[in-house]
Amino acid sequence: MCSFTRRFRPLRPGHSWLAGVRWPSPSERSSSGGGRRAMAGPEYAPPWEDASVTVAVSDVHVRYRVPSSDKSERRATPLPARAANRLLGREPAVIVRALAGISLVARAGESIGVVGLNGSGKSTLLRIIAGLEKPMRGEILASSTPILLGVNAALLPELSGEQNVHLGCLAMGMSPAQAKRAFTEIVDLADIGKSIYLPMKTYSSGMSGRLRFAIAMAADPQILLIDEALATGDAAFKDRSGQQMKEMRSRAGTVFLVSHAAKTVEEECTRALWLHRGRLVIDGPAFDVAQKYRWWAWSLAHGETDKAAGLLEDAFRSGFDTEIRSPEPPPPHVSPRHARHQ
Ligand SMILES: Nc1ncnc2c1ncn2[C@@H]1O[C@H](COP(=O)(O)OP(=O)(O)OP(=O)(O)O)[C@@H](O)[C@H]1O
Repeated sequence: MCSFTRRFRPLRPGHSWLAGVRWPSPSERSSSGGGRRAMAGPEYAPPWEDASVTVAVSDVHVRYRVPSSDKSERRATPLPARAANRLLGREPAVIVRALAGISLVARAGESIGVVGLNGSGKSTLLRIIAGLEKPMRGEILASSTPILLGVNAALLPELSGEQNVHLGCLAMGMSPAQAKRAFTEIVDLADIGKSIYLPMKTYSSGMSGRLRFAIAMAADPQILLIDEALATGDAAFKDRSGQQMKEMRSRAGTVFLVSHAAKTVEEECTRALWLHRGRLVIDGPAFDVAQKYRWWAWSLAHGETDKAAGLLEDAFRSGFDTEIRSPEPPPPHVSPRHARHQ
């Protein structure tokens, strides 16, 4: 049984959370007339109890209130709301639904690609899994602290790569002695030569991506979230980082990889999620999802909007909802009446 921590509330000790992961049975699949989400092939038909689950995202919704200068939006706002905005000195705003009811379960040894158009919610999903943002509704559970490796990971541009390696290691929870020991390994993986001693603001985006990746790998995270960071590396680095990810997976880690390149997802991942306007279109084997996504994106880019709409609808229909239930805690033990001594 694996021990889970609830991201925002500690899980009750001894609570068998894994029994709460529910997938549709084959009969439900055939009778449901087509839902969406998981393309449950044989490898995605998990048992009810599965100690390999590392992340569970349950019906997560994220909305942002964003100031808007759009006059038509302003006119569409009801009068009382407009008056309240004026009174409170608030800018007129629109609500952006970044994630609209996402549920998924990730397992040890999986490398999960996340594809979708700009603004579809990919980065928001990773930030939510990393615990950097709290969802408006829904819940995220993780078996250990996920490490988010993003293009904007908090390294300090004024400091040298060497100093950032030290700070990054400490930030990931290593002791100063562990950080010192990890240094050589990080420098070897990043392979940026003497530039490690120069300020990071002088690095190319590829060099800084390599260093970020190497720092994150040094923590040997069980759950690694990568947001486009590999896109900036050259071919040699992509090979090496791909190898590192494979090794991590073989040590039973879970990788989430956001990428615009369906080909990268196909090559690097075992499974993929396709997001569209904050919704999960499909979740399944990387090759299948990447193919569907690529065909849809190609149709869209070539102005074949009707065909693209049909492909999107088909993709939505071809999966099934993942439902995650946290079981109720067992009732407090009460001795049955008849067992009491008179
Ligand atoms: N901090 C924020 N404040 C307001 N709106 C936000 C914020 N972060 C994201 N959004 C909005 O949420 C939606 C999803 O954004 P997100 O960055 O997750 O998309 P994405 O799929 O990662 O996009 P891209 O491929 O361009 O990186 C977008 O409409 C975006 O404008």
